[in-house]
This record gives sequence, structure tokens and C-alpha cells, in this order.
Amino acid sequence: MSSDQFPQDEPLFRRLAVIGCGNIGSSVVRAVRAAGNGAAHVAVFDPDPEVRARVRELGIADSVQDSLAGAVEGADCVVLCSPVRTYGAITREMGPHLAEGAILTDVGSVKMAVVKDVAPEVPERVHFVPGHPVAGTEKSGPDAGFAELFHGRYWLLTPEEGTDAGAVARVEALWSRVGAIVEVMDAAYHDKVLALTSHLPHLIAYTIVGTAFDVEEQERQDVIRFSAGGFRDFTRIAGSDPTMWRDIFLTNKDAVLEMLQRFTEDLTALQRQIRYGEGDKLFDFFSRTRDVRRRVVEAHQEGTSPWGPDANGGKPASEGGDPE
Ligand SMILES: NC(=O)c1ccc[n+]([C@@H]2O[C@H](COP(=O)([O-])OP(=O)(O)OC[C@H]3O[C@@H](n4cnc5c(N)ncnc54)[C@H](O)[C@@H]3O)[C@@H](O)[C@H]2O)c1
Ligand SMILES: O=C(O)C(=O)C[C@]1(C(=O)O)C=C[C@@H](O)C=C1
Repeated sequence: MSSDQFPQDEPLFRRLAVIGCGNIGSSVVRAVRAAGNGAAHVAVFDPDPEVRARVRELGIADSVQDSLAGAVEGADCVVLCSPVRTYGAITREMGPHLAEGAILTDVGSVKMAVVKDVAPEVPERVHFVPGHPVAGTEKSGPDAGFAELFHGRYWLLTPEEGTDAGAVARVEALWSRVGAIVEVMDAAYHDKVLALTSHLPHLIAYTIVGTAFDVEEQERQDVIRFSAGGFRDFTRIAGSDPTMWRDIFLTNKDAVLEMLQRFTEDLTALQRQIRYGEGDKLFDFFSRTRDVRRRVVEAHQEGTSPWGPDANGGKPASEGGDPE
């Protein structure tokens, strides 16, 4: 948990550069500016000219730069907010332009692969503090972001051993100023937990919606027409950004495949119970999952997790996580 020991009436950074200004990048920009004491100047770069034009139109940043170098020049903090497989190349390109003592952080949903790609590209004079806000939506682009996205949500940091403690403290302070609950953890552990709580559920949603899409034309139309709550909820998740999720599955491959193996075994067990009419076993299993649901809902109300470290992303009821 973060303890922000920096003066509250001063911005933590002189210039914060946000690289990639879609859903999460624009939420970071909005949240830092709304906080007032995060950064004196928030500069944005996105390689997509339409995104840059839209960010200018929205007026959410202090400046929108037409080049990566222009955005990071003079920045004392840089936040990578693009799809995770772009981070290595971005860091290589901007490396020579980064200031002495600058802090580089990111919002990527996977941490081991990001560390592997980025760390070798980070100049000696720069501190790298990998991070991940466990908050988001299925939407993309600068219009999708909002300043309150991180309120009460976990922001996980996974610095390597030996990372400058002052740099980690500054990143912790920044994200607590936008309302997040900051925790430091091991990158491999992060990837394992998130594989189960975020990546596997997305894969299952993609599969269910994909299966429905592959049925006969008439049935497909009826699936959409009569889509009941369960299916509709899955379509929200399966409507998530294809680039972002392709990158997550390709970069968190080992942890996702491990969790998928466990899931497949559990699914096969359920399949057998249905086939052989083992109602008691089905009932016991569903009772246990119902109990997990109850504990997750309680955890939201109390701000704690049923499993210790927040296993459900701390999603508040108000943000569509839990209808109760
Ligand atoms: N959406 C979520 O729920 C969520 C939550 C937490 C973390 N994340 C992470 O945040 C990152 C961004 O996700 P998003 O939902 O904002 O996606 P998004 O598609 O809304 O935005 C991504 C932006 O990155 C830009 N971009 C692409 N290639 C780039 C490059 N080489 N250099 C700079 N910018 C580039 C795109 O033009 C786009 O504007 C991903 O790494 C994702 O894993 C997403
Ligand atoms: O709520 C959603 O739509 C999300 O998918 C957000 C979600 C998640 O799985 O909880 C997705 C990916 C992130 O890395 C963090 C948060």
C-alpha cells in the first residue's frame, strides 16, 4: 500500500509524457490532470494522427506532440499506454531522448514479457518501474477514457530487485493521487494471478461468443435476438480490443496455458457429471461457486478480497462489475 510522502501542494512531476492515448492513456491523462498535483504538464504522443486530432479536440492534455521524441524530451516521467508488444520498440526509439533520472513506467496487462522486452532498452540513467492498473473497460480510443477509472482500483507495480526506491515511491504516489490502491508484487506472480482473474475469463468469453457466431445463420440470428443476460454479459467482454488481447495472450502464453489446462480439466469433470446424471456433484460444485460469488461481492463492499490479494480487480458495483 502506498504512503505518499511528497508535498501534496506540488506536482510530483514537471512533465509527464503519455505514449499511446486510447482508453487507458486518455484515462491517465484525464486522471492526472484532475488530480491537480500529479504533473505540471501532461504531454501526449500517439502515432495515429486521428487519435492526436481527437485528443486536441477533446482538450484533455496540456500538449499533443507529433513525434515520440517531442513528447518525451524534458519529461521526468513517461507512461507507456499502447498495446504491450509495442513497448520494446518504443523504448529503443525514445531511449536517446530520455532525460537523466527520468522514470519510465507502463500500464501493460502483462508484466514478465514487458520487463523482458523493455529492460534491455532502458538507458542507464533512466529508472524503469513496470505497472498495471487493474481497471478498464471493453472500449477503445480516447473517447472511452474517464478520470475516475482508477478510483478505488488496484494499481500493481512489479519493479525488479535493485530498482531505485525513490523512483518506485514516486510512481506509487502518482497512482495513489489518481485514486488507485497501489501494491508492489513480483512480475511472475502478477502474470499468474491475472491469467486466472482477467485473461482466462476473456478467453472464455471470446470462445462462447465465437461458438455462437459459428452456428447456422438462422440460429445465429436467434442467438442475438433472444440473447439472455448470461450471453449478453459475455459479449461485453468479447467486444474488447482485438490488438490488446492478441498481445496479452501472446505475451502471457505460459501462465494462460497453465490456467487453461486446469480449466479444461474442470470442464471435463462437469461434462462427465452432466452425462452420468451426477446431480449431487453438480449441486455441490455450484454451491461452492455461489459461495465464491458471495465473498467477492462482500469483498467489494469491504474493499478486501476473499483470497487475500485482490483477486477480482476491486471492481466497484458502480462500474458494472456487480449488480448487487
Ligand atoms: N482496456 C483495458 O481494460 C486495460 C486495462 C488495463 C491495462 N490495459 C493496457 O493498456 C494498454 C492500452 O490499452 P487501451 O485499452 O488503452 O487500448 P486502446 O486501443 O484504446 O489504445 C491504444 C493506443 O495505443 C496507440 N498505439 C498503438 N501503437 C503504438 C505505438 N507503437 N506507439 C504509441 N502508441 C501506439 C494506438 O494508436 C491507440 O491510440 C494495453 O497495453 C493494455 O494491456 C488495458
Ligand atoms: O472490465 C473490463 O472490461 C476489463 O476487461 C478490465 C480488465 C479486467 O480483466 O478486469 C481487463 C484487462 C486489464 O488488464 C485490467 C482490467
